[in-house]
Amino acid sequence: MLSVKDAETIIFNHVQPLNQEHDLEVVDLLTAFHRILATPVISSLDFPHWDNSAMDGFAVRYEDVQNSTSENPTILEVVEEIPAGYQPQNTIKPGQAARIFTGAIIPKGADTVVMQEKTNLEKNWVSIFSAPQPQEFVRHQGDFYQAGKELLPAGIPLNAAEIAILAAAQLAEISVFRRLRVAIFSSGDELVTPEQTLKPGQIVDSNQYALAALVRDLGAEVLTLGIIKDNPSALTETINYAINNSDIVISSGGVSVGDYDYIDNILASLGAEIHFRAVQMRPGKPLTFATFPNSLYFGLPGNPVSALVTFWRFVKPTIKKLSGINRGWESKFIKVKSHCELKSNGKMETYIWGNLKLNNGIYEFKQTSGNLNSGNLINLSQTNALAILPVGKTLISPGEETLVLRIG
Ligand SMILES: Nc1nc2c(c(=O)[nH]1)N[C@H]1C(S)=C(S)[C@@H](COP(=O)(O)OP(=O)(O)OC[C@H]3O[C@@H](n4cnc5c(N)ncnc54)[C@H](O)[C@@H]3O)O[C@H]1N2
Ligand code: MOO
Ligand SMILES: [Mg+2]
Repeated sequence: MLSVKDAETIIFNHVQPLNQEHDLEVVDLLTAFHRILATPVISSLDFPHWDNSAMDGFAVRYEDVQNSTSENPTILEVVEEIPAGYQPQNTIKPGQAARIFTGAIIPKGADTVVMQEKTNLEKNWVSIFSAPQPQEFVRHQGDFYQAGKELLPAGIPLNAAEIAILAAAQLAEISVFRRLRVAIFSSGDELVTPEQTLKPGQIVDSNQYALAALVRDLGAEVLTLGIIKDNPSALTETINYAINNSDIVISSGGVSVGDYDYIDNILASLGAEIHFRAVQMRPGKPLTFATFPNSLYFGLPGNPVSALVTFWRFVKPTIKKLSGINRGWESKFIKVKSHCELKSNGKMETYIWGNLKLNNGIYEFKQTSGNLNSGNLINLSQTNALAILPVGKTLISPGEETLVLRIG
């Protein structure tokens, strides 16, 4: 059976990220949060824009004050006051200083700032009680960034820091990648909506809501197509619509070997390239991945935990890569200590849901309580990680290290 690693490689090789020319949208600074920058940003401004003071104090000539001590202070004439936001009017000559405030432009002639705690001002004469370092408390023009260089690269998510940088560079209109469109539907005659009365044998379609939440959390637009009966023509119609109206289609259910598991045959009849139909993992073995010319198709297994585990393991990084993020879209696994015994039959790569908890500053993984069954949605609540036992590993003992994938 196909290993998880090989399945992942096949999927990621088929992900063609959004295009820098065709998939753009312009947004403003207040709507840019969590969008993906589509083109590199270059500013025509230096940062800082001019030499400015890092302290409230006095702008001086270093030469004048280099020998100052509390016993033998240097006394300078204050010829100007420069609040932040004002242009200095004078050049500081030997024996002179300017009163200056944090962020204000350093006047010509001055090269150093003495913080006001080291001074005493009387009328327009300031006494300097200690020698500063040359150029102390001066933030020089271009120290942080020089105009014309790349300020932000394409393909990064815009978080608070990047939005602040764009604002500071006066870039109020930002080219970001359009949001991905992800179609989701559930398949099964037994499924009803949360509003419908349950008849014997029926079960509520919970997958659609969980998957919609996860997709939305990744910044994509969700197109929910509802519950589709185990009926080949209804499924064909829905899948045909979905592949023509979205970048990614996610279905759950109907991908195993049962008589009513139609998804794979329908994908084939619609001309999909089916890359695999099963992966050596538990939960999540009956996972179908297929491609159409303009969309990717994930046929997730119907069991609620299987649907979510396969989403976290494969669909989440796919959405990130496709949406234009060019670094760090891959799943990140971390090594932590296991707090308890973790067991597997050793035949499948096994995903165990539970919690990462801090114990004296060190993360430990604890398996959730209750039955680890892929149909048991209940004990997934408030879990935040999946421990992974590779094929061949049947036991991880308490205190032993395990790899985990964060899910929350
Ligand atoms: N003979 C075999 N039978 C099964 C195998 C196998 O290898 N050989 N694999 C099992 C595994 S593992 C899984 S996982 C399931 C996957 O089945 P399907 O993807 O075909 O899903 P369904 O048969 O439609 O449903 C399975 C299960 O999940 C419930 N379900 C389905 N959709 C939803 C939904 N939207 N929300 C909540 N629950 C849902 C459904 O009622 C079933 O209980 O196949 C095993 N069988
Ligand atoms: O693998 Mo199924 O996905 O365990 O229940
Ligand atoms: Mg089935």
